[in-house]
Amino acid sequence: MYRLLPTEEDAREEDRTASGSNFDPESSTPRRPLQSMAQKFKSIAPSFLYLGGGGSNSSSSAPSTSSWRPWSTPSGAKNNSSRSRRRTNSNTSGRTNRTQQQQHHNHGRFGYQPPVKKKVEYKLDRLFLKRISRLFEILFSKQSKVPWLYIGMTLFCCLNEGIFYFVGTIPSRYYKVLGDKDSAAFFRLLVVSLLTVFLAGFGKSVIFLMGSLLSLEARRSLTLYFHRIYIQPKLFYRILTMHDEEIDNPDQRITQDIDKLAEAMRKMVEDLIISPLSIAFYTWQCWQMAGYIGPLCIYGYFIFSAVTSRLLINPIVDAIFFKESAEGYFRFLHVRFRQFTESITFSRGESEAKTAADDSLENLLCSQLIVIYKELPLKFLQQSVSYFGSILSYVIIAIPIFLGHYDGLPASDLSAIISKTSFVSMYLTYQFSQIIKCGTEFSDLAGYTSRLGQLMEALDMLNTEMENIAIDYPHEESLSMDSSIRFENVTFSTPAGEVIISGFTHRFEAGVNTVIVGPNGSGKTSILRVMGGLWPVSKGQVILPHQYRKDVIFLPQTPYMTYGTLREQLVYPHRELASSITDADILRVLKLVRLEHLVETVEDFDQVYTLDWNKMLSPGEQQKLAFARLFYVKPIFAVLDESTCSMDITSEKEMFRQCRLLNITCITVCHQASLEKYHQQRIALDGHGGWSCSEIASPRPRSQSFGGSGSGAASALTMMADDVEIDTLGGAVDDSE
Ligand SMILES: Nc1ncnc2c1ncn2[C@@H]1O[C@H](COP(=O)(O)OP(=O)(O)OP(=O)(O)O)[C@@H](O)[C@H]1O
Repeated sequence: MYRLLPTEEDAREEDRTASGSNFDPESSTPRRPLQSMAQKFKSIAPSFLYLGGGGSNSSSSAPSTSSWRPWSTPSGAKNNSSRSRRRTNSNTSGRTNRTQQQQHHNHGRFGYQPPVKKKVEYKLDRLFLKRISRLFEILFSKQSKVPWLYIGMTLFCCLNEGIFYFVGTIPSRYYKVLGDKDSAAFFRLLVVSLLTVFLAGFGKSVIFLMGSLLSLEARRSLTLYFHRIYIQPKLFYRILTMHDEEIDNPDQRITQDIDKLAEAMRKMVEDLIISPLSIAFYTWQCWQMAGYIGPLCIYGYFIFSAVTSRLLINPIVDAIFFKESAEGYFRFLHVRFRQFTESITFSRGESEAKTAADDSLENLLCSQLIVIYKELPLKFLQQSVSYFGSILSYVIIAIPIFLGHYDGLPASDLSAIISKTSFVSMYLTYQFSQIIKCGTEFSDLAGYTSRLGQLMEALDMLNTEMENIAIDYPHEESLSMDSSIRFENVTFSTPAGEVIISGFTHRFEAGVNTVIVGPNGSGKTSILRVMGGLWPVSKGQVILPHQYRKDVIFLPQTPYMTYGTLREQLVYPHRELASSITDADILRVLKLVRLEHLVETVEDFDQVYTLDWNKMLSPGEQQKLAFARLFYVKPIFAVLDESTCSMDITSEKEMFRQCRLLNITCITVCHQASLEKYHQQRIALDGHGGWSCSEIASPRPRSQSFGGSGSGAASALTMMADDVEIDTLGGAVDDSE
């Protein structure tokens, strides 16, 4: 069976071991370690140190759980020549260490928690600049519409700023006309001001629209980029199976963090897009009206606020990073509940699930609380800056008034000047306070940038690593011209570097069905992983048929059910073939796997089935559907990893019979001895790195029929299938049963 994600399941398991004391032996319900929010608050202190302080305290003492080492270097091979020794190692020191780490991190809590992270601080530094400039490169690439929207928005903002200046000076005009008791001028001003206010409102909404489009476009560009570098053959598998501890929830980073980053960016752009222009203009205006003292006061105040807010932002970036991480785990947990709802219900695990979900929520709330606490001083600063700005504007105009610069002016003119100066200096302060206010958005942006940058770096690293693997241990390059799969002196290890099998040599011939057997964990599926190129080999060579993508098809125990129509389901993963598969083909393959009833269920082969196919089909039916895909493609080899384990015996027999009829050679991993009768060869793994190959005695000698490769063997198969062999097979089944 394919075994993925060694971490979170293990972490759960170890977590349970570590926090066994939280179980009340008398009751089936685990005791909640944190019963109430009040208790939770008491426990914030240690969590705060870990989460918020960038691990400055607790993380530094928590050793990293990272077990990643370049797969291409067979370090494990050097360290662990014997499989039994490997088991001892992993069962003692390795396991104890991880348990201690989990205990350390979870403070003895029960439930699902993010894995321990090594000490990393996320702040505004060179690395941040490198990461954000990489994101900007993507956003401002030729294919993206972001630059055009940005330019459009800048133009609109400039236009709107002109209108806004007029709106801002309207009060001073009213002071003047009202002071002069000029009714005609008053009505003219009324009409003009109403029109201007309407225009300013319209301009603001257009800017909002363009900002939203900019955010959508930024999300599109970044997500497409990440899809391109993330959903790649094998790399996708690698990052999800190998990097869970270092790169938590890559899915969340792509689906949510990019969106939030785009939104933070929109807010910042909206607020700051023409700030430099406005600041220059209002500085000049302020200078005109209040002399150099006005801009000097405002600039001094801004420098003070900017420096203080810079100091306050750094810890927030870190906290945001961990909050997003906790958010990802919380969501992931719920996704898993949905995925395993039936298993949970059968094993009456609702109470455990609830506790795990509650604890994960507590963890998330705790990290949110930390963000709130850390944002508090920044909020205080921002509010003070904006309130003080209004007072500062009067201080600025008071200076020239008290110095007598405006002595002798009529009262109406003086009121107009006070109003206009206060608007100008207030607006200048407002521009600066906007920059300070953007600090919160900026800290969000920096947090998301760290998460996305980290993912990009991990993907880069994996890419390089896989290129190295391809160079050092050619896999796909060694394509043979005949129809066989050859393992030549192959040694391979787990991603953790533990050797599973060394010096494995075997030739899987077309026409010779081979069964791979052995105890759990002996490496049966691993042979298939190596065959499929999911795992690299550390020594030797795997030689595949020339058109191996077409000629070798893998059927896992749990096939992937894509969303969509039945037609698409059958041609998966080749969506482009959906238009070429005819209704007759669909009916034919469905009949072969005894799934004709699906025709009535879906009504139409092109109707998108809204229910999840996983829910609609039983596990056995899902496996049959996978065989239907196989029978449509008719490859030379079908690599079956317990692919019939959920089927009834008759269906299982029928699947192997059809494979034989269609000249598909089966390489089968299984536990049931009953399946051996469909095969001619057995590879037995002993669970200690050893293996042996033997012929399977059949009721009638027929191995010579399958000995050759290519068309000779194929026609022999067809002949047998057409006459005696079906009966023979049936007889064999009956005999053995
Ligand atoms: N992603 C992984 N990371 C580290 N070790 C792994 C990983 N996947 C499998 N292993 C280890 O590799 C060994 C062989 O696993 P494999 O899945 O090939 O066993 P198997 O013989 O197919 O077992 P089963 O009969 O239970 O399906 C096991 O000890 C397993 O713990």
